[in-house]
Amino acid sequence: MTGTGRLRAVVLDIEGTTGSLDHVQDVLFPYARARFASWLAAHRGTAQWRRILDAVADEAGSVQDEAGALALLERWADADVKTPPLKTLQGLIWSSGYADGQLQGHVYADVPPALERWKARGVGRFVYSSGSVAAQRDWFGHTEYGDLRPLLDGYFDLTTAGPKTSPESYDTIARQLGHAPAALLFVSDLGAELDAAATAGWRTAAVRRSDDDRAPVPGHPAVDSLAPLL
Ligand SMILES: CSCCC(=O)C(=O)COP(=O)(O)O
Ligand SMILES: [Mg+2]
Repeated sequence: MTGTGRLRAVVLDIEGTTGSLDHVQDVLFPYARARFASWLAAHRGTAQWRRILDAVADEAGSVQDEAGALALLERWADADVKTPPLKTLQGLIWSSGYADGQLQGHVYADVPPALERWKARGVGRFVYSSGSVAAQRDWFGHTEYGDLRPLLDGYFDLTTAGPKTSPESYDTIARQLGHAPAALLFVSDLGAELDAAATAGWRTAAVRRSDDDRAPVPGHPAVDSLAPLL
């Protein structure tokens, strides 16, 4: 972590940072992908269904019927495109899985104590993920350590902050939090996200978990858990 002066808030990524990359890729994503068609059919004509089709049309630049929307959503899922309609639909599908106990949010063991420590020190605790805010809340609400939402102050996603690789998204979050960028720490596993945060003047920490064999992220202070932070 670089920077001096009082740290006001920590903003955490999910996949590859607070939770396992493999769990998101091998459990969550396939769970949703297998249910796109049945979800659209079961919700046909509802306000939620309309919002998904409208969001797909916005993203695609052309009106889509349900079959066209389904094809695009499946294509985006297969390419792991971080696009709002896909993220919204995944979150809606996961919510049933959490509710009936089929899904659990994977959180590394060092996360709850880090959140407790920062809370005790008066440091704000926020999440910024490509997953929808609803999906983030479900993830942290259903972990093996219990409901961690009381330890979190707020959530940002693609629709509320913008793309994670754009410096402007970090400007938006800093404005919403009411703190100078240099008083904020972004923690993520992806270099492009950390570069964007650093360009916006934030402190950064690059996470590479011991069960994650991707190359380390260059150019940012490196940690393998949240324990060394603060
Ligand atoms: C529980 S949120 C699911 C995470 C997700 O959908 C995703 O695309 C991962 O993005 P992140 O920004 O958390 O790396
Ligand atoms: Mg990530």
